[in-house]
Amino acid sequence: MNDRQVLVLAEHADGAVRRVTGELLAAASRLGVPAAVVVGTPGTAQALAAELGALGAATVYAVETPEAGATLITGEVSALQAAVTAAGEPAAVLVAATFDGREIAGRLAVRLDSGVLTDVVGVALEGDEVVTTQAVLGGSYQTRYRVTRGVPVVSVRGNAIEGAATPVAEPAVVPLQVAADPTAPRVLETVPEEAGDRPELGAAKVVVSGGRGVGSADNFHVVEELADVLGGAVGASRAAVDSGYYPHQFQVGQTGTTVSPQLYIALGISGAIQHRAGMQTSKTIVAVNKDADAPIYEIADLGVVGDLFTVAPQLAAALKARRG
Ligand SMILES: Cc1cc2nc3c(=O)[nH]c(=O)nc-3n(C[C@H](O)[C@H](O)[C@H](O)COP(=O)(O)OP(=O)(O)OC[C@H]3O[C@@H](n4cnc5c(N)ncnc54)[C@H](O)[C@@H]3O)c2cc1C
Repeated sequence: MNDRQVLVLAEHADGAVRRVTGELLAAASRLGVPAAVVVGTPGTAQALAAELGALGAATVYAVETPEAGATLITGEVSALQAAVTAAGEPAAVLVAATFDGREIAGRLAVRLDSGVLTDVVGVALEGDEVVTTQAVLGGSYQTRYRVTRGVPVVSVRGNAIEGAATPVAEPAVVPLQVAADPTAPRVLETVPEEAGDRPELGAAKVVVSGGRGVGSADNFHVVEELADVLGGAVGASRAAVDSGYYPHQFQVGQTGTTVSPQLYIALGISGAIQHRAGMQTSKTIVAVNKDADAPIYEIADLGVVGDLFTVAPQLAAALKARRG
């Protein structure tokens, strides 16, 4: 077991730690001693310390300023850079493979002159080296990588890491001073997208996605209803997004969000390689398509050849009936 620290950028919102942070701390525990890095306004790290300890963080680095949130991305990059210095030589830095996380990972690796490993689905320690597993070329291959230089900066796909780190009763909270970067672009106003009651797409355990086969924005309620019965998130193919059926932030795939839920249901999606790239590591894939030769069936665990407007409502009704 490596006794070096492994830094995890803690994602938090509304006073609570996001689930993906627990997954990152679990991954960190396989590589060394987990340490969380919290970026926020004064008091944030102390308020989250017990929760982060329960998820396995032995140390909580606190980078706090009343200005937190006034810059996008660069605050987190500077915070992680300071934590790397404070930790001595950490075994790795882990961030979530979200839109933000990927950007942070890339920028941090440049600042540290380190290698970056993106969209990782597994981590292991081999000797003293961090080795990651990635699903590449649309998920057709699983490959293993290590960096050849510096502290590995790793972005980890949500839902990819199972298990949990050993809880720590009272993690040490270590404040870090990070000078504000006067050149960083400043945010004038932040307008969060309406999230609604559904789980966040990148972290959801169940995702129900609709493609061009859904046919219109009005028809997308069929996808939403099935997602709601399953307590899942709604996704969309790029063709559905480009056709204006569903907003862009719900696009799954190479140029959208990468998802790895327990269950992925594809309704009216052909299964192009760029779509697969964002969902192929889902644990169970169910496809509904009226074309029996659609490529999505090559990766589906269960395929239903039929009209989604018949199958999806029937499935939703059956699930509701089963729950009484
Ligand atoms: C650089 C690049 C990046 C890209 N990035 C992405 C990305 O991030 N995500 C992404 O999704 N795509 C991406 N694409 C686009 C991708 O190549 C495909 O064009 C897209 O995924 C197709 O979407 P689709 O399956 O919904 O549509 P189509 O390929 O048109 O498939 C629609 C499917 O619906 C079925 N169908 C029609 N009616 C019904 C019905 N009533 N019931 C059941 N089935 C029905 C049809 O049989 C068909 O298989 C990218 C492409 C490029 C070049």
